[in-house]
Amino acid sequence: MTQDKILILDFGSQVTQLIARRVREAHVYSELHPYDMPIADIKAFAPKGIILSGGPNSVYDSDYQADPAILDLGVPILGICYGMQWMAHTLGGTVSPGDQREFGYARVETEDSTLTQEIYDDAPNQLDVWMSHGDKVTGLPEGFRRVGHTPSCPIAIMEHADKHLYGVQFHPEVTHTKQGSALIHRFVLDIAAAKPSWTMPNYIDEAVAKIRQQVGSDEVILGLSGGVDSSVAAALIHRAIGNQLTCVFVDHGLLRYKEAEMVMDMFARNLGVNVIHVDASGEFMRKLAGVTDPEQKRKIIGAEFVEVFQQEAGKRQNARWLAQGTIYPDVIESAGAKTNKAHAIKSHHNVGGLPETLNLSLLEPLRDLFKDEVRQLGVALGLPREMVYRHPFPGPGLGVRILGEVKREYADLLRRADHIFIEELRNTVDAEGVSWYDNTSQAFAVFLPVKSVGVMGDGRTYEYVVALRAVVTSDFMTAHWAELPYSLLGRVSNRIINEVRGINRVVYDVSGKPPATIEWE
Ligand SMILES: Nc1ncnc2c1ncn2[C@@H]1O[C@H](COP(=O)(O)OP(=O)(O)OP(=O)(O)O)[C@@H](O)[C@H]1O
Ligand SMILES: O=c1[nH]c(=O)c2[nH+]cn([C@@H]3O[C@H](COP(=O)(O)O)[C@@H](O)[C@H]3O)c2[nH]1
Ligand SMILES: NC(=O)CC[C@H](N)C(=O)O
Ligand SMILES: [Mg+2]
Repeated sequence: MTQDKILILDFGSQVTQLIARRVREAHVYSELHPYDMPIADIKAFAPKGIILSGGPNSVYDSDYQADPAILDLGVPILGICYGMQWMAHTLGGTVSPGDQREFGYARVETEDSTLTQEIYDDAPNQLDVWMSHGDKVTGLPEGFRRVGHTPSCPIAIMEHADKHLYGVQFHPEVTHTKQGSALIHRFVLDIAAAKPSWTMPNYIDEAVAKIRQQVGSDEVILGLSGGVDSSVAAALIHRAIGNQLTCVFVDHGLLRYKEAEMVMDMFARNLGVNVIHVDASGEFMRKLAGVTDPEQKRKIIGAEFVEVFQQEAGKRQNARWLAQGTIYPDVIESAGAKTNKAHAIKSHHNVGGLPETLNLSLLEPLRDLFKDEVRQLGVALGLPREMVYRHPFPGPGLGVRILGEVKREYADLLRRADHIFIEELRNTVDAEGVSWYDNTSQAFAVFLPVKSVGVMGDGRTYEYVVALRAVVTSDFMTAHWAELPYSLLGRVSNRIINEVRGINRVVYDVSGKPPATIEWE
């Protein structure tokens, strides 16, 4: 790649990904690597600037040390929190444990500084920042100046303008730091002088060329779900290699209302992409019969997906590649998952874990992109906005939204209830053209296999319950339940009970994540 790049060295902060996003928002390409990336690799990467992340440790008793040689590369460096402390400590300054932790909002008074020039909002020499630290820099390394402080943090910003080394104790990458984005852009564009050439049209040209070169005249198979990631991957690969791409769309009987028609319409008929529609619902339903345990259900669905893929790939001799819609957060999270022993809450389905006998190499053209970039790419490739801005839909589909045993009858009821909910959310468009569908990150209905008593048309009913779930979240790791208007909930409830025979009660889920999760299984 010929563009200017920013390297982010990760010391283990919870918010390192946000640094990469802020840099990319300045249209500069950035990558995140572990703090101990070898210096030879750093030189080969040839960054225009380096940003050191925060981290949970204390520099004076931690193994989390980067190679000090990075400080002599002549490349501008911005250290954030632990990153600043590491720089100070390594260059002979002093870092001490504070008597109290500082967490949350703080106002930084700044002095004349190269870093903070031109980033103020209204009041000059004042920044509204978010802090999260216990240690602080109490003695500057040689050649550095203090250019910012708060009442409890004597050195909140330090700089060595000649060497282009900068440190901030606060977190400019989080949105709570009001001038944070501007500060990161100042560092990236002015100080590191990176050219802002990371744009979608440029990206498409490069990605297309790369795919053509990688694949040659081989055939590529891609699992198409109708979701955002696999759809955008399909459109991009199709742009690169046309008919050498074959998509496999698996109908497991647990898809949303008219999903299969929608996917075939869009990809096969409108975009001219080869799509094989495999109706495997019979097989999936048979395997799921009698199974009530959520983890077991997930495993059965995952294994069955692999089975279908294997059958389809086996039918084509020239198929040497399996394409996936893996995106950058997936890459970062699976790298993290290797090192931390977090509890497995749910086994997430994906097409990964395919058997070696399949003999396909992986093609993952979206693995450098964040979800919002994937969406921009989708629009730039000509996919309709309403498809690209859809809520995510899990691979196991309605299988994890029907509690306990999965039955066709339940899936049919749930599909219709879910469709009514989504339709009503989309119908609430305000003056700016924004609906409650846009204002929620994920919304769906859940089927509860319990019956309750109702009365309709003077008669007794004894039917199933549907729960509505709608959440607001930016990363799906934590989420708030959406405060949907009562009138909207009322309309949805009325329509479901009137239109879906077999359901006589609708409830709304008001649990956050944590302690609940977004899906019910
Ligand atoms: N019904 C399906 N048929 C074929 N492949 C599928 C199906 N469901 C899921 N997959 C595969 O599993 C992958 C992971 O699914 P995941 O839901 O994470 O991504 P997505 O569906 O592409 O996007 P989104 O996150 O917007 O739903 C998909 O990219 C796709 O390759
Ligand atoms: O592709 C997927 N395969 C899965 O097996 C799976 N399980 C959960 N999800 C999605 O992940 C996000 C977080 O969900 P939870 O809070 O329920 O864990 C939500 O967006 C869920 O829809 C999945 N996506
Ligand atoms: N957020 C951080 O980088 C914290 C750095 C260090 N662990 C401290 O408490 O000061
Ligand atoms: Mg999906």
